[in-house]
Amino acid sequence: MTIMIKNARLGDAAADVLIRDGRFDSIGPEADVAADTVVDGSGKAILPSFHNTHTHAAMTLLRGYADDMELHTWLSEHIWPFEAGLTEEDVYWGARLACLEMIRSGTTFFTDMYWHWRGTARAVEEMGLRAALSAAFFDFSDPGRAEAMKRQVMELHAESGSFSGRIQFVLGPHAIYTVSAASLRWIAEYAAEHGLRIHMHLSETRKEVEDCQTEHGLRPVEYLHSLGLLGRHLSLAHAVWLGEAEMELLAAHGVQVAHCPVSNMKLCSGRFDMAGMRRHGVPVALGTDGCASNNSLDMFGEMKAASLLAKITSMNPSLFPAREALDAATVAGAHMFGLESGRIAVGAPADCVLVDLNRPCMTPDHHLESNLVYSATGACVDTVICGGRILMQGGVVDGEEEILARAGETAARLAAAARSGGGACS
Ligand SMILES: CSC[C@H]1O[C@@H](n2cnc3c(O)ncnc32)[C@H](O)[C@@H]1O
Ligand SMILES: [Zn+2]
Repeated sequence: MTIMIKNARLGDAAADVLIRDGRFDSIGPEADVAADTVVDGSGKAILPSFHNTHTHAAMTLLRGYADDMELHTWLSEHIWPFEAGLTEEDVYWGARLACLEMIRSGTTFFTDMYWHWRGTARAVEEMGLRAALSAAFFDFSDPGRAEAMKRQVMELHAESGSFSGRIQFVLGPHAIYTVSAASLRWIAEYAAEHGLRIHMHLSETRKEVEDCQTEHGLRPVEYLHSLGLLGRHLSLAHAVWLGEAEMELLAAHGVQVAHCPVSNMKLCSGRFDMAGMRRHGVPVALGTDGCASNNSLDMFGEMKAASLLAKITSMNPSLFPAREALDAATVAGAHMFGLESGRIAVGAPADCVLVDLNRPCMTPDHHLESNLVYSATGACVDTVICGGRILMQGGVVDGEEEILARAGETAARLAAAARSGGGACS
């Protein structure tokens, strides 16, 4: 199976890009090779597709449901009561809506943490994306609940082998304030035994850090270290309230960070210290977080927000320039999950997008990277390819109408149920 992308802009030159069996086969000027499918790349730039390293896909169902408040009130008084009534089918439609939005804005890989793992996995399989899907773990320090969660993790892990290679099974302890020390230790051991990655929220708010110090006499990164969690296999979402010694610990253990600037600003969680992360050498990728706190899955918005936030918090306009933002949104996310994607190179998985250069926001064309980070939006994406399969061409994604209708109905029903008081989610 071959796809030839003719005459696309790659950096400053025009290139013909041949994809064979899901990987880039040749990249260069004027290749005269017959292909099963030919895509006209003229007037379009080819880039690696985005890797969104922290989201809760099915939270598209909660877009705009509860805005303008801080994290802990938002979660306990609004989000968790809504989620209490979710079924696997609801999560499936919410995740399909997320996949649709991600495809439309140029993302082909995402890291997820949510209830009803199977619903998200099914959506990813059908929509043709790649994902690292964390099996969510919450025990609220209840030993009975912890045992049930462990059984669920082992069951899902066994089942995950039956999904395609586009889905990676990951362990997802929610946070240090919702998962006990004993369970975090068990997760560290289970990950080591089975070679699994761990993805969790950490140091998102000042309250989380203060509570950790009061309860354990340690800052959150030190606490994870004491439980044996730090390592190359661990990625942390947010990591906003870190001290210098914590950043040093993360760097020393190869821990990577999923920076979610829009969610951190909207919930007023705190200011990410990009200068500190750079100084200590902590790898930083980007994530949108869920649609209830962003309220979008568009990685163009995340690149711009990350760059502006880095500049204003350090009062250094040269910090986190466009090139670094593009890398953080693509190849850094691929590295975080051991993928070879995130770059346009012979032999790499053919995960890429074509961006329409004939748009007002892409004109004039002084610096392509600058336009992509500071001016473009997901609406400029014309074509999306994942593993050599075309997921969108000319702005058309198969099944879009049905997804919008079904996800809309699902969200309305859940909101009505939440208003009249729902049940518990497991
Ligand atoms: C265990 S499923 C994931 C769980 O996380 C909740 N969530 C969404 N956004 C955040 C955030 O920024 N910090 C902490 N928890 C968050 C989501 O609603 C699910 O309940
Ligand atoms: Zn989150």
